[in-house]
Amino acid sequence: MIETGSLNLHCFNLSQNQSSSIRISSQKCINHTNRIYGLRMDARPVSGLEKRSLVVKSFPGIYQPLLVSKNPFQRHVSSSETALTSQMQVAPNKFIMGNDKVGVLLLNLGGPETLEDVQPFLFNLFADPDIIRLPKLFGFLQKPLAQFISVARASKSKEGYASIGGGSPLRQMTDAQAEQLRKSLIDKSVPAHVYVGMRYWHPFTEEAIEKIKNDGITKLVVLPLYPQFSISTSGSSLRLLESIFREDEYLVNMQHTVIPSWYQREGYIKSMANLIEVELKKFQDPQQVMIFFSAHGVPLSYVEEAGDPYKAEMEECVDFIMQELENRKISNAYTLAYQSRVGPVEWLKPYTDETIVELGQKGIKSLLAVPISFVSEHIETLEEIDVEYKELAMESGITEWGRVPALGCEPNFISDLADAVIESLPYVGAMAVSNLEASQTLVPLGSVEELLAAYDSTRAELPSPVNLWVWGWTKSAETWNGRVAMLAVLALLVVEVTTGHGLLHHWGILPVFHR
Ligand SMILES: C=CC1=C(C)c2cc3[nH]c(cc4nc(cc5[nH]c(cc1n2)c(C)c5CCC(=O)O)C(CCC(=O)O)=C4C)c(C)c3C=C
Ligand SMILES: [Fe+2]
Repeated sequence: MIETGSLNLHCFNLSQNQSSSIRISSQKCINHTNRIYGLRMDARPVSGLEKRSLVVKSFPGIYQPLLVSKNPFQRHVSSSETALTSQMQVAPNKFIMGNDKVGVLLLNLGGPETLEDVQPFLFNLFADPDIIRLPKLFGFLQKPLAQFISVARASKSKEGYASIGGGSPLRQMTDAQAEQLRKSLIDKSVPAHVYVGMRYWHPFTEEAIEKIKNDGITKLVVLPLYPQFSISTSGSSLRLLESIFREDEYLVNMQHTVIPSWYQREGYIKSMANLIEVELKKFQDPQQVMIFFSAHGVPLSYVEEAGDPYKAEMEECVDFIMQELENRKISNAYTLAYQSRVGPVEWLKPYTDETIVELGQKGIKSLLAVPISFVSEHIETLEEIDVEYKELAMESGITEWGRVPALGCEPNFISDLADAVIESLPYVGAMAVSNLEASQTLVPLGSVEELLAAYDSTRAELPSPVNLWVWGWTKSAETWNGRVAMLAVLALLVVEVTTGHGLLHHWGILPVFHR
């Protein structure tokens, strides 16, 4: 059941010394136990803040950290929130008791470290139902399909990884971020253990969880390293985490909180603006450079059918960064496009490659590419942007090309992540009471499933984002080949399941049943 309502609020924008009215509309989400589990509020300006929207998310427990996150657009907070915020600023570790052991779990994608890792890494990725979502009835096909697609794609992916030195830099970079975050937390008087849990490669989330248990962590802050939330990234990692928590007595009793997205934090926005400012200065005529935000895409159906907030968060993030640059008197032209699509389905548009060509045709001469959906260098910055898109830009008439580096361990950024962790501490375990009331919820402390349900309630069936067959010459041929391949895999499976013999049993994908 969803209840909606709206109210007008008077707001003060500190960065522009300007006040204005905003209309807040809210959606109260009540689950089958009649327990309020989420209050989603979208605030739109009534006057004053042109082109601006302020999204305020207010959910009990896991969502509450966002209430106190620093927005470029400050808002008046209720007296209880004000009290909480100021308490935290004065004495952040007031929320850590004597025998508490604080842990921070950084969630990330993971990447192959060697060329041998590429196919099994791809298998893990495609075996994820949040990447390829099969109809429930065909769930048993997930692993055989993942095997099939990963083998088919491995050689192309290997070429990419070979060209960036034989593997992904993600593990190294994420480990370095974890270490810097640990140090920054110590500097802010919050000693904490920081763990890295990857979704598709080592160190797997399960490995991080084992360490968390061995270290006896009592309070855990879960921080996905994706600034914007997508069902396919943070959502997938959180869903996995929830399934691990559900089955483990230690974890069920460990207080925790999740920061689902943090693209709106002032520290992150300012760090991105700093990087852009530095790179712009390297151009001959900085004012003439078009700032080209390039985000990793998702299939359109994620946004339109499953309600993924990714696109909205991305657009708002770009707006915040541009606003920050305008405050610094930098008013370059800018655009946002989406890269890295795979397979025959439609992804978020405009596509980065097509946009580059169009900009060239329009006579744009200088482009500064800004990777925006990820905070580490990875194959899609080092190969796709630096090599493929640069080449395309040059062929399209663009003469000057630059690229903003990923944030990595940039000190202001790391310091802001540490602040995000500290600001979330008062909410660690905040769901305890309400969750105990709703004993049927899957995770007693925190409520990841409910977070996902708020975006992706029906877990809508989505078309596969990838080719199921690799012999296509045209898009429609690929689609048909895909369908034929699907049927072939099905037939293979039927034979295997009925006879108990075949390749999938041989690979260990299907269990051998002894009669
Ligand atoms: C916010 C970032 C990302 C989103 C959203 C995302 C969605 C998404 N990705 C695929 C398929 C592939 N992704 C691959 C690599 C990869 N993806 C991201 C980030 C997002 N993905 C990163 C950072 C990386 C690189 C990791 C590294 O090793 O450096 C790959 C493998 C590489 C390749 O073969 O091209 C695939 C495949 C889908 C289908 C999807 C949304 C449904
Ligand atoms: Fe991806």
